[in-house]
Amino acid sequence: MDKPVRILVHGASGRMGQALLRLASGMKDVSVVAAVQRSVGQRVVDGTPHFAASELAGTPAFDVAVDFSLPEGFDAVRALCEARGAALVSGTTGLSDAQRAALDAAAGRIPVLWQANFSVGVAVLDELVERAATALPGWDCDIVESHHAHKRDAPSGTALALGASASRGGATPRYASLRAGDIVGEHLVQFATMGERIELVHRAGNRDIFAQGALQAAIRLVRRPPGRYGLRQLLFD
Ligand SMILES: NC(=O)C1=CN([C@@H]2O[C@H](COP(=O)(O)OP(=O)(O)OC[C@H]3O[C@@H](n4cnc5c(N)ncnc54)[C@H](OP(=O)(O)O)[C@@H]3O)[C@@H](O)[C@H]2O)C=CC1
Ligand SMILES: O=C(O)C1=N[C@H](C(=O)O)C[C@H](O)C1
Repeated sequence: MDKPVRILVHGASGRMGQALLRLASGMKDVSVVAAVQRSVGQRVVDGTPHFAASELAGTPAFDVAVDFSLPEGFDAVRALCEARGAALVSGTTGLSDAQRAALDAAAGRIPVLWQANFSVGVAVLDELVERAATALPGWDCDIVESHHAHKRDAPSGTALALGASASRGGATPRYASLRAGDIVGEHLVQFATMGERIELVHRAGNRDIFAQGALQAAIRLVRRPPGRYGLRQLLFD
């Protein structure tokens, strides 16, 4: 059997980070060698070494970083992956144009996967939205996203990605965002004209769907040469 893929989890104390650590602990083909968050309490939790963001340079060797943090933490983990020649899987949303350009540049040196949404269902929804927009010229296109009250960025990364797909199909999407309670993530794409309406909806029931997608993608990404990859390409091609 191949050695387990060595993973650095960045944003380990967060909602996504906790799901990643829990799922990874039950997988034989991955080993979390470092868990990084902004500030660290316990140094070792369930056998996994924890590091503060300021200690990134002192983390052990890893094959791939899986980053679900915040835009202010993103540059450091991207730079670390480039310096170490490690792959980068990131789901952090709200990145600036400069951060997106830096990701493109990094892909010249390391394998990179950034995805606004790691669920398989949203990947399919994305394709449906482009097809619907292409087939429905002149229809109004509205994207409504709902998330938990703690989410900072709006519109969500997923809404913007769905909007880009709608635009490729010729639509001009409008966005609305709701922040309420503990909603994991819901995206509604509505196409409307006089007398009729189509609604395409995805509802996330838990965060494991994102964490599972990110971990499976990470296992596959480490075998690839430097470049920019997509979730569907890694999971299904
Ligand atoms: N692509 C996808 O499928 C998904 C993407 N997301 C995105 O993932 C990101 C994280 O979401 P969520 O887990 O809910 O967020 P949380 O706020 O729960 O967690 C954020 C994590 O990032 C850490 N962090 C914050 N600032 C820094 C920094 N400067 N350096 C290093 N680490 C830092 C926090 O550490 P500390 O606790 O010490 O502050 C914490 O561990 C968001 O951008 C969200 O939109 C979320 C779900 C799915
Ligand atoms: O912050 C979240 O929670 C989520 N963020 C992602 C986004 O911005 O689209 C993905 C998912 O909807 C959950």
